[in-house]
Amino acid sequence: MSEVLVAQAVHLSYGSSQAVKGANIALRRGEIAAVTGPSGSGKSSLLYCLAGVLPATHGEVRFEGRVLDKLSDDELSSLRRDRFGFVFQYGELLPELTVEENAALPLRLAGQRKAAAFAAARDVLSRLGLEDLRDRRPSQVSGGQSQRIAVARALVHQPTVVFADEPTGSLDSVNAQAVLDEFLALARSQRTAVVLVTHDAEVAARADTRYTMVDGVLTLQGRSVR
Ligand SMILES: Nc1ncnc2c1ncn2[C@@H]1O[C@H](COP(=O)(O)OP(=O)(O)OP(=O)(O)O)[C@@H](O)[C@H]1O
Repeated sequence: MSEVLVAQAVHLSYGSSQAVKGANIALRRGEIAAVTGPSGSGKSSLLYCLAGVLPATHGEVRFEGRVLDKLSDDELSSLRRDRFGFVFQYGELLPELTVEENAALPLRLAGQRKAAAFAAARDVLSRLGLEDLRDRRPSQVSGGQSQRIAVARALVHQPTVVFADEPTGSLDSVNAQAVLDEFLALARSQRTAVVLVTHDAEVAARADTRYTMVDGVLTLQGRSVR
């Protein structure tokens, strides 16, 4: 399998405080990688570097061979919009848009016509069992449904990598398990790689590759053969 995202000796400092200390990752196409670790250990900071949201203080992140920090702002924005997807702990849906409009957003931002973008959004919503909700606003759906809509939005444009920061952290354990299963099954079916930050060892156990982060230091714990 080819590597799509490679981090080499990535450090991230906030002033004099070092949040990430020399992280190495090689993420292959379609691979699900989990990063677990205590609060404040640097997991989100690592995710921001991998996704090109924050530049590494030292070291480099390459996506399909291109060093993120060498891209122009426009190139980086296009890459994040077209090739990456994001899921956060609290969905972060846009309240004024319908469920369908939220799910279609990455395609609309990439310039796709309304009919095609909405058709793709409906397809991914229906794969997550949400087709009946498509005309509702985010305030009219449950927490679990909100996270599924966020998953739909992260995957609708078939990105190469989805970055997920505690994507089920706001849900009760039964809901969290169901949403995670659906998210990972959909990602696997379209060969989207996932970097999954989580506190939860059970969540991490579903990944192909497991890393731990302690005090800014990332360590590979294990790989499952699938
Ligand atoms: N913008 C910032 N400015 C200064 N320090 C920061 C900033 N963001 C995070 N930190 C610090 O960097 C360290 C790592 O934080 P980070 O959010 O990456 O950890 P985390 O493992 O994701 O934590 P949690 O699981 O609680 O979300 C912490 O000590 C945190 O206080």
